[in-house]
Amino acid sequence: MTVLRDVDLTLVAGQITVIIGPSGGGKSTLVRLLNRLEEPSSGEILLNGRNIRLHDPLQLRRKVALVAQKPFVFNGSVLDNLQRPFIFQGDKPPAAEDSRLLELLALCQLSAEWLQRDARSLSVGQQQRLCLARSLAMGPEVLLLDEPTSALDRPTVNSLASSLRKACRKWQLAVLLVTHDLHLAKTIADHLAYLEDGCISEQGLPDELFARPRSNALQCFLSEPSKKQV
Ligand SMILES: Nc1ncnc2c1ncn2[C@@H]1O[C@H](COP(=O)(O)OP(=O)(O)OP(=O)(O)O)[C@@H](O)[C@H]1O
Repeated sequence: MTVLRDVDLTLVAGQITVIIGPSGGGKSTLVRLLNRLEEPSSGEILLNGRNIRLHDPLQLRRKVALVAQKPFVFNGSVLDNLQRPFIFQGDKPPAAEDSRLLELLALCQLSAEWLQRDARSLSVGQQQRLCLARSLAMGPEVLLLDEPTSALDRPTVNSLASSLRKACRKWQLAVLLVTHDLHLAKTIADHLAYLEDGCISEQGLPDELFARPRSNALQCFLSEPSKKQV
């Protein structure tokens, strides 16, 4: 079964690319292809000009980090969770006072007072920000986010979005965000792409796509009342 075809997309360092589109269109499959959780049957995916097939999947996933829809936290404290990427990379884990750790906490709006708390006792929104901080601790070049805000209320979405924007600019990350939240898409995207039925049929500046969708399909998608209002 062909899920994606004719997909031509470039992620740029320091920019957030957002993918929107109907359910079943292939958004998650596209994300999974980018860090080799799936393999393409044809076509090429390049990281800095080099085919990702030439990268070991585990090494690749340090450079291309994924934050999934459902936050996944490891057993143990918030600090344990944040130390994991360092241990995984063979580095000395940072202590609670380490400036790298404190910077990550501040960026992801996590309180340093929570470091000794059981990570599973955090709210979903806090766990989502912890997952973002843990992914950032890997020092990725590309950050993939597959509907990370679907379970969150508007203030929490706004705070995650602000963390994401700061991290993207500060560390020159190439970010790919999949969302059904059109308000988020419009406010956070530097580049917006509409993926339907396995094809990216329209892409460009968010204001242009929202103001002048070329196809009826995108026009209908943007105006559907069930979507979060812009
Ligand atoms: N492991 C799989 N095996 C077979 N078909 C799959 C598999 N994963 C996804 N598909 C199919 O690929 C298509 C795209 O699915 P995908 O999950 O990528 O869509 P999506 O745009 O992310 O949807 P949603 O917005 O509902 O999460 C669907 O038709 C789905 O049934």
